[in-house]
Amino acid sequence: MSRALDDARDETPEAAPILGNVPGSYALSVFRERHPVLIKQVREALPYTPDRRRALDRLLGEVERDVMEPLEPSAHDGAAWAEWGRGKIGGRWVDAPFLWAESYFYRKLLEATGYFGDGPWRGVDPFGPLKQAELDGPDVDGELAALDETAALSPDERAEALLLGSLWGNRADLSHGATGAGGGERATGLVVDDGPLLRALLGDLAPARICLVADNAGRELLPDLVLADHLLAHGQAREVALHVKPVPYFVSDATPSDVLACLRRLAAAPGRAGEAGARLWAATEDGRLTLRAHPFACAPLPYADMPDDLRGEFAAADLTIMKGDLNYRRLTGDRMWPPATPFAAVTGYFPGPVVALRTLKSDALVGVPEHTVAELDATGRAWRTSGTHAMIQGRGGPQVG
Ligand SMILES: O=P(O)(O)OC[C@@]1(O)O[C@H](CO)[C@@H](O)[C@@H]1O
Repeated sequence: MSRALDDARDETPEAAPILGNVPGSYALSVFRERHPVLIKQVREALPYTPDRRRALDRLLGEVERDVMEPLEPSAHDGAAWAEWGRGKIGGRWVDAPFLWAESYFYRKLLEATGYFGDGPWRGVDPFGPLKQAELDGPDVDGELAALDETAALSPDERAEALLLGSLWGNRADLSHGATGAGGGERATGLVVDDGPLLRALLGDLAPARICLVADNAGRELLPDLVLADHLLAHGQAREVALHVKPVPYFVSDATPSDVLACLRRLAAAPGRAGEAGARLWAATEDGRLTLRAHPFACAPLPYADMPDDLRGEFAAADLTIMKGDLNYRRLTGDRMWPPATPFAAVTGYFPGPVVALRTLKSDALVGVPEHTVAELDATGRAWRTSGTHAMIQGRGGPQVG
């Protein structure tokens, strides 16, 4: 790590967390608009029984009154949440750090649907119908068929196309569907393009052990899997550890069942998608593609607070690729950093090279020069939150300077 970077880190005081209590802020709109709509969508997606419907109505009341009530005393993880929520539970959703309060909302939603209960709703993914409809839908057919077009590309062009497919796949986010947000055009350029760094890392470290920290299921996970196949098939990776959420979270976040559904979808597809599916199936069977679902993946905390065993897993990888907006928020602490704050200074705690592939769907932002922010602000578009803009942003480790 360079001297300049050490200095930048020393001179980088911690910024304040992003909160929902700022009038006109994106975070406030999530609590006021998105969460009530989501509860209603979940309530209608399955024939929930009267007890579950009452619980969902109670949660809607909590959201509308803006008070965070504690979990049921019987909650299996009640002690952890009581500890994480000290000084927050009982207060307003919008006054707690955005990352924390949003996580708590999804935990409470799972409680309301009976996901952790002893009854018949135990283990039933409340977002399952939405995810299934997406996976079965015509958009996925088209996106899988489009893989055949990569046959005509040069190897470098194909590698780039698959990387960009995974990056822009992050735009497909069923939670944004809750309020119809994020439908705008894609920006042509990237807000930050550390693609050359990523290519250099993949070249220098090959065949690397890669942690791919997935984000959304379905239309994002499919291109992520295709990218993983490409890295394995072309000798850039000797192993890909795919990290997903242990339980349904943030609507469309991928769980192990979602990975299996995508593998089956790929394997059943015609053409190049099916070939990738068959290779991934075999890679799973022989341990080159592994699946991880660490409990910390659903904790309301930034990666800086990760437990030692997870830190060890990232440290043992040659490279970690972090997908999506939520992982970016957790990587950078979900704070109001001055946007020009160096990414490497904010993520210096991370044990190894890390590259984020993200479309911008919240205010978290680092490593963007002030003039770029000013130019984008001048467009008058919601470029930081609408998913129209994307970034590849990373840092190497000591071995690549
Ligand atoms: O991680 P993803 O899927 O790219 O994005 C998730 C996300 O956009 O959904 C939330 C709104 O519910 C945002 O605050 C959050 O960052």
